[in-house]
Amino acid sequence: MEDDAAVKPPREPVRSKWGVPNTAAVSIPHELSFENISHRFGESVILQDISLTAATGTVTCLLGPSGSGKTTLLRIAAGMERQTSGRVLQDGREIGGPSLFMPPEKRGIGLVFQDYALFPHLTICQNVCFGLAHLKRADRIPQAMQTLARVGLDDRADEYPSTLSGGEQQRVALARAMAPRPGVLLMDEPFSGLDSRLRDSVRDETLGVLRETRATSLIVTHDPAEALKMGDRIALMNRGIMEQFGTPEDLYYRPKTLFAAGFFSELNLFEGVVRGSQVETPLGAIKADGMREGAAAVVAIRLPALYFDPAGKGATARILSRRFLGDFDQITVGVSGVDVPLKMRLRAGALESLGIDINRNLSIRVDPKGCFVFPAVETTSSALT
Ligand SMILES: Nc1ncnc2c1ncn2[C@@H]1O[C@H](COP(=O)(O)OP(=O)(O)OP(=O)(O)O)[C@@H](O)[C@H]1O
Repeated sequence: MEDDAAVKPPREPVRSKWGVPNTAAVSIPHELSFENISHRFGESVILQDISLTAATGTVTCLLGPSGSGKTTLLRIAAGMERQTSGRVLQDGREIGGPSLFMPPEKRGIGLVFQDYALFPHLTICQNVCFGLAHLKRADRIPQAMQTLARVGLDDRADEYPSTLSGGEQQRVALARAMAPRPGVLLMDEPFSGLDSRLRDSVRDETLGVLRETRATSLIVTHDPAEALKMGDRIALMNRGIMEQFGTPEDLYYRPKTLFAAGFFSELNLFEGVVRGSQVETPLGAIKADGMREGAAAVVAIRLPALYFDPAGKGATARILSRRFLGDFDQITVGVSGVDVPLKMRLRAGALESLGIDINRNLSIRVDPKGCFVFPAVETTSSALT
């Protein structure tokens, strides 16, 4: 045996699915705050009094339906749009407001757009070098290649964007944004151009890179499942207003408004009046703690919260239809005293395994954990879109 064969080779760096060595440099993350941000385009009010803080090194998702103002808020954070009033702060210092307005290139912010916005006439490496103009020429390529290795594309560095798949282009866009090691990363619907299977894996790997680099990240999405999966915090927007800001668990289990409850899952709705701290519904009384006696209320019941009660102690319901939806079945039931059929969600094949047929009468009950009561002043239509 040769002498040097006995010497242990250096350990390979741990590589992720993208071939990302977990050795890359880390950003110095910043806290990013919005303080009473309002914005108008002409006469239209687009954002109203938005305040939130994206804590250092965390991922915050800006979630909401189309037109709710998510992208505008992101553009304001980047300095690409100047808000009508309010301030943007980094680590407590104003970077966009009445006394100081830093241009985008001075904010130390990385940007990833929905369409990736890669330069088609530049190679992958040149695209990533584009954000490194502040470095000496000799330092640009090594840093670009290190970041490309992190997203598993260092072996494609000399190719042009058109030769890459959508998922690979997204990874180049991420590498370009990360290469200057920004303290804050802003991403606008970064996965929406990908098909659903690819989206899951690119999203997981992106989250891995964000965790590894610890950049404070703000991600715009209209997909509640994506926000629940990625966000340390979620800011739920609706028509320019922030409905709720909190952890994924806060928003899902403790929605403050009917809109928030309805954004994360379909609901069955009942109208009623608070009497003795509860609201009577055809499915029984639902607790309405903290609500004013006599107030008009809306009771919202998540689909999985309805279940069949073999003991027959619930409301009588007739099964009207069943739709197979993959992992679960959606069941509609008619309940006396309720005008519209109610929807339930059961494990796929649950009816067959219980020996239950369509058109059979059964007893259904409600799990209180999936029920919420809100003041009736909110409109129900916007909650269910
Ligand atoms: N430059 C502009 N001039 C006038 N109105 C604008 C401008 N940019 C955006 N808007 C309007 O502001 C509102 C909010 O738009 P914004 O793009 O911020 O919403 P969003 O929540 O990101 O929507 P989406 O998910 O569809 O991208 C929309 O009604 C939009 O038409």
